[in-house]
Amino acid sequence: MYSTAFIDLPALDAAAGEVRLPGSKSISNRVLLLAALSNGTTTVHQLLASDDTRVMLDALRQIGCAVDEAGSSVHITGLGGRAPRAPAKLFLGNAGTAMRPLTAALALLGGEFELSGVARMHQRPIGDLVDALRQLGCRIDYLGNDGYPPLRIAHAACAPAPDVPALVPGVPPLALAEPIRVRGDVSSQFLTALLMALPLAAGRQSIVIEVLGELISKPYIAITLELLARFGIVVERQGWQRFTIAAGSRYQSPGSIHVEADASSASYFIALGAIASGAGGPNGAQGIRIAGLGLDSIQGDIRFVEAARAMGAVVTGGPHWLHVQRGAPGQGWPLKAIDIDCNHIPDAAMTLAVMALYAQGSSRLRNIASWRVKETDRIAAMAAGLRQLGASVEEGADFIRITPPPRTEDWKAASIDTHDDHRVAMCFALAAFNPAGLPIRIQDPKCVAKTFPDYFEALFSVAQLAAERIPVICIDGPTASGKGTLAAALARQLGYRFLDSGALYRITALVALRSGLRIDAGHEERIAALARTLPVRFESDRVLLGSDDLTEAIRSEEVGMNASRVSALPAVRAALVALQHSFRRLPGLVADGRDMGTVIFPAAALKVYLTASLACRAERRYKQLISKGFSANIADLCADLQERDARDGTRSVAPLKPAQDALLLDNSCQTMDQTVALVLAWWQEKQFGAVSAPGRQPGAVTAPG
Ligand SMILES: O=C(O)C1=C[C@@H](OP(=O)(O)O)[C@@H](O)[C@H](O)C1
Ligand SMILES: C=C(OP(=O)(O)O)C(=O)O
Repeated sequence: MYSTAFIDLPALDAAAGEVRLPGSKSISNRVLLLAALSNGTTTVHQLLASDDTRVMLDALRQIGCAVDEAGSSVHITGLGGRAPRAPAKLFLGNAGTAMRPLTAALALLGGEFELSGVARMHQRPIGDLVDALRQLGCRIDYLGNDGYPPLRIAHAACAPAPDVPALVPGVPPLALAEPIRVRGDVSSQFLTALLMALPLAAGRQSIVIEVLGELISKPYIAITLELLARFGIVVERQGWQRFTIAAGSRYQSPGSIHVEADASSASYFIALGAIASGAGGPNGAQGIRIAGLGLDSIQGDIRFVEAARAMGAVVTGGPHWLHVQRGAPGQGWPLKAIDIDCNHIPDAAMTLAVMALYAQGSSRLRNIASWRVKETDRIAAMAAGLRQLGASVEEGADFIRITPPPRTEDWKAASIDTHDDHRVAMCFALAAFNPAGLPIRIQDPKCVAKTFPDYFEALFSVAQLAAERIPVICIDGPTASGKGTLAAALARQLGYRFLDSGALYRITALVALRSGLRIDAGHEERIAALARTLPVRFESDRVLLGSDDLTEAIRSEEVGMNASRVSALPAVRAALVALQHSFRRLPGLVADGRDMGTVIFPAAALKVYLTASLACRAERRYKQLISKGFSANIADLCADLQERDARDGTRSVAPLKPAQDALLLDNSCQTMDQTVALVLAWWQEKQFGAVSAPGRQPGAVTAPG
């Protein structure tokens, strides 16, 4: 997962290959709750691992269910008629599928509970559900604003299960004789919550639920009914207005259950297939293949496929797969504008709003009032982001109309505010396929953790961009200038890959010495052969060669001196070129070394030549060595540095010198934080222009000589 403050997506060209999507959020959280209410153990396969399921699992543990996580399977041992452990304070993040159903289930199970979430959850309505539960006789109090979480459930009005006779003394029995009325026009989750919880009270009598107002998001009720059936609960449905839970209902675990891939998450990849040219993927495959989800899915968002087809996508599918390709020019590409009632696909419809950027004409998405009360006001958030990209947008209480930028030059590079809404982040990433070749910044990318923590990794695994267009920032400079620290900090803050090219020379030197090869011209070819096959990885702060962690071993002064010798051997340098190029992958690379900007990535978008006075560098190196437990002395270090500068600067191949177009940065008088901030500002300016870039620090830069 990208936990950076933002992620910059370079303009992307094409996409092809297969993605395996995480499990459905809606199915996962329903199955977890139903398993918790059942007898015995249910094994849930391919459970979604994300923020929304994490809060549900934690809550179930707190109320006394045994939860055993084993890889992608989870074993839940349900309460099966036992009272839940209480009192308990449950934190449910921003998961509507946890907050609403748990409120109903706990209100009926009995005990004292406090249910809260993130600030936005406390602005998401729950009043209609609480009203319905109060009608039944449940006692629920609002702890903040009326109609919204946080709330307190005081006690149950009925026995926890049909065969447990004890009623809470002094508490009236549930009022089950009359139909239970619940509004259905704000969120379908209120009805889902009642449908999943009321079988607890349907031991001796059937229970009728009546929906007031037009029910929205109906396909989610269909998921609820389907999963209730798998847990042995039969509900008779009359239209979308009246639901009868049969008397004698009892949750029966199916033993094990598989969770389909998430159809809402699939919408981003269906859209990707529809808008990206599908240049050959692995083995020449065309288009995007989505594994784990088929056209027969029980999730309503599978009907996003119909909307994508109407816009021009070519979608085929089987029981557990989908395949999407861009339509032929003039037929499916550019996309066709669409005017569609999206009430049945409220989540996936956000993806249509971004697809509309690639359509000819204006698209209108209607009947989406619920967008206003989800993770953020989604109509406002989508309108703002689309406008930033250059689209014209009209918005109303329950619709959005999008007209794409009229000409390629009307697109704008934008920094999208995601408002802690996973879907805003995920769908705006698709704007990276803009015809203007502009980068897109997605702020706070970790918000995707709500339902799809590795979304960006999945996107990069199929997105394609010619290697020479993948952004590279080169940080070159002499030993102990701080370039390694700077480059690593930049890579961390940008979420870019990191190449410590010096480490490649150090590793080569170490491996050569360990193989008994002296480092001199006589052994050049043999050392080069070794260098060609190094399985090097940089992970977090570690330098790995295969499974060997060489982080510490390569930092000794002795290895450093030998690395300098090895790097003077032309055949070794040539052998390491392809390896260095292989680090250039999405979303970008920060390369640290001595010839990154001059030789390895001569067309890099930003080159920084970092230096500092000899005294500064000697002192930094001294502190670095001492802190790692090596002995050192400043005078010797000064002499070593001078010797190494001379050798690096005068070697015949790729001598250390600034590239013609490098920005020179002397950081003798700067802290590392200042240096990092300055280079980040330069990078922002390169990508998004000077207007939004933080100010330069005067005097820190000199033009390359
Ligand atoms: O029941 C569910 O799993 C869901 C129902 C929908 O909410 P609304 O019914 O509030 O539209 C949907 O937006 C949400 O992501 C999941
Ligand atoms: C509306 C959403 O979530 P929730 O389940 O919290 O309602 C969503 O995932 O788009």
